[in-house]
Amino acid sequence: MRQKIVAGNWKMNGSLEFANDFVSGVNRAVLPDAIDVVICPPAPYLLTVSSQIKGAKVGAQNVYFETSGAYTGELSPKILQDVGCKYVLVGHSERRALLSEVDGQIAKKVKAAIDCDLKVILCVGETLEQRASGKLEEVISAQVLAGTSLLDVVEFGSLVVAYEPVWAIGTGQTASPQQAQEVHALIRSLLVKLAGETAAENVSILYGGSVSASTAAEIFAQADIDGGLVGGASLKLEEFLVICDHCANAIVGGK
Ligand SMILES: O=C(CO)COP(=O)(O)O
Repeated sequence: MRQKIVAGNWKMNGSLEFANDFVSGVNRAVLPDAIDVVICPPAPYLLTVSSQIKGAKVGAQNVYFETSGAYTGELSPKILQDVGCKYVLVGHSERRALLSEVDGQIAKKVKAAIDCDLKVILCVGETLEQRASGKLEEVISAQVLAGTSLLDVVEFGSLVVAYEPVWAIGTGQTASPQQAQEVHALIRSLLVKLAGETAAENVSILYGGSVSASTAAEIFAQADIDGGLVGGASLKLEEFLVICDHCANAIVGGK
C-alpha cells in the first residue's frame, strides 16, 4: 500500500511563537499513525519544529542542488537534513511563477535531495489558461518528465508528486474530486512509463489547492489520491488535524 501523507506548507507565514504553539498543539493531539504528517515551516523555524515535534515529520519548502559552497542564501540538502528535515518541496508553482524557477533547476534539486536521503515532494500543476486552452496534459507531462529526468528507477522510491492546479491554490476553488483524480491517473501513467509498474504504484501522489476540512474526505477517497499538500488550512491546527484524520480514514475506507 502506498504511503498516505498530509503535508502542511506554511509558505511565508508564522512566527517563532506561532511555530512553538503549533508544535505544542500537535504534541497534545493524537496523530494518526497510519499516515505521514509533515510540517513545512519557513526555514528559520525548521530546527525548533523538528527538535520538539512528536509523531510528525518536518519538511523544507525549497532546497538548492549543490552540497556546499559559495551560494549565498541557499540551503543544501545536507543542511536541511542536519536540522531534522525528512521531506522537501521542490518546484512549487509559487517558486516557478514568482522566483523564475525552471525545469532544469527543479530536476537538479530533485536529484540532489534524493541523493541526500530526503523525500522529495515534486509539485506540478497547470494554470487556468493552460487548462482552458486544452494544454493540461501537455503541461503536466512536461513538468513530471522534466522534474524526474535525472532519477534512476530506484530513486522513484523517494519521490512524492503533488498535483496542485495553480487556479485552485489559495482561491477556495478546490478541484472537483473527479478533476483531481483524472490528473492523478495521468501522473500515475506517466510514472509507469518512466519507472515501470511496480515503482509507479508505490509513488504517493498528493493533491493540493484549497484543501479544507470540508473538501478533504471526498478528495482523499479517490483511487490515485494519496493525501494532500495543504496551504492555508495547515496554519489552523484544528482544521489541519481534521484533514489528517480524513486521510487516515480513507485507508480505513479501503484504500
Ligand atoms: O500551495 C498550496 C500548498 O503547497 C495550497 O495552498 P492552499 O491550500 O492555501 O490553496
